[in-house]
Amino acid sequence: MATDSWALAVDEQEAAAESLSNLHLKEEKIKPDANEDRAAQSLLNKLIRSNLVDNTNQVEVLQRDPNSPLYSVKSFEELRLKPQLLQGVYAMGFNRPSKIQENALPLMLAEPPQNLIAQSQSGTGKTAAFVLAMLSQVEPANKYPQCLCLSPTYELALQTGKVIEQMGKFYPELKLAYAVRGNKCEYVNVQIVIGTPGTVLDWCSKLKFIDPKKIKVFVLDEADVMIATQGHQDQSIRIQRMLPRNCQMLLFSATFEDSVWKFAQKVVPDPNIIKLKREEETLDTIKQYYVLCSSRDEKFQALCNLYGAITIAQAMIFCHTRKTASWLAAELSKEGHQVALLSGEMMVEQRAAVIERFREGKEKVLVTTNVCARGIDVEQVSVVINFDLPVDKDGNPDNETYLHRIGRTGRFGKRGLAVNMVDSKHSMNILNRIQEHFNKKIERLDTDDLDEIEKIAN
Ligand SMILES: Nc1ncnc2c1ncn2[C@@H]1O[C@H](COP(=O)(O)OP(=O)(O)OP(=O)(O)O)[C@@H](O)[C@H]1O
Repeated sequence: MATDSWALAVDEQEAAAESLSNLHLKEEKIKPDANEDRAAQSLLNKLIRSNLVDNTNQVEVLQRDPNSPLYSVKSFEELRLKPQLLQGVYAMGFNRPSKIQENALPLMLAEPPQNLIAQSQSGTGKTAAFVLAMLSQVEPANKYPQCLCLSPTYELALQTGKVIEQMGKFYPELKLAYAVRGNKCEYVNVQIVIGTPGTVLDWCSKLKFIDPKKIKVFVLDEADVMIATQGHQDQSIRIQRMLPRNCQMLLFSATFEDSVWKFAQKVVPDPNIIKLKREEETLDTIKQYYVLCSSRDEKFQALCNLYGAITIAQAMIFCHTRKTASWLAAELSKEGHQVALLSGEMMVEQRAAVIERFREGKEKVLVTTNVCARGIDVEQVSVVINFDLPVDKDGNPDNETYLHRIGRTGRFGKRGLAVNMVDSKHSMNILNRIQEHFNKKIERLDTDDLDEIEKIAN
């Protein structure tokens, strides 16, 4: 499953961060006149701005198609969210819940609180689902940590923190702290802590910033990689053991390998389960292709041929090693292309800055490694290129990483394109095994045929 480089990247890279001050969530008044029409309009504006849909109907159509992961029968009102949260949801431009939100929220908000292990496709709103669960349980008047959320990487912790910040902005007293290495926690009067497992463990045990006995909700985002990566698993379990028996446990991911699933069911008491069938794991909105080459240089040439088409919006290019990523970014720059590079050896604050620039569209192409394969949500990404196919440390296909990588595009109903570079019999074999695993045909693309590329990109 996870490759070595991933395992290294996720934890060691917490190091040397500059202090992030605890975040005071902005005080804003609830506007009583907010209504569903405004919510619908704000969603529409957001989607049109970011080219997520071509017209007013597309997302609505998806949200009413029972086969779509965005389908819902209920409205957010029917999910009985607190008024402040309803305001937060609408302020974010959401008007209807997705399938995972509609199914998971009633379980998570039940009394007494229930545990949940949940799987849903990439980009279908899992983050919003568990953030709403945390915000529903938190008591802002109590000035101590009550919810704990673990993320596998620094970037993801920051991104999830931003969602908590936006969705919780109608709770004036709510504060959030980031437990990421280098961040000196000066306040213990925050209600929610989000961080990476090593630092959260330190805050709970050595530093005692968090009293684990007072935690009501414990979330593991990207739960499968947390369980499958030894260091993370040890730390997460040590944290879990300090929590009270009645603490609610919520595990979320787009992928769960069988062994990981079994392990999760063993460590989570009486869990509710939301699981996808294998054939439901891939999103039909992401079209998958492969390009046949005979060497790394040919792959580079094919990439250059594709460049015009892929930069219509934004693209992420995945390499197996940091070395290849640096080489590729340098070669693309020599060709006059403006690209960003993000890999595990960079300091965490540099990584955060690179992601932020990419999110703002300052660079259209991000060359990276598996460090960015999971969770990162940049709406404009319309193309993912696997310059190297994802393999585990034994050289076998890493199906989970494949799914997470291509899931950086096609988010929340948007169409996406994934292109896989194949340069040997071995990599063709890997690609075939990935096709078989997901029972999904990956079509061949001829990068010399500019007409075809343009047709696909459009
Ligand atoms: N109900 C909703 N209505 C509209 N947009 C939504 C809704 N829920 C989530 N989104 C948006 O969809 C995008 C993807 O959501 P999110 O990042 O939560 O997906 P995810 O399932 O956690 O993805 P991943 O598996 O990659 O971590 C985000 O930009 C989010 O703001």
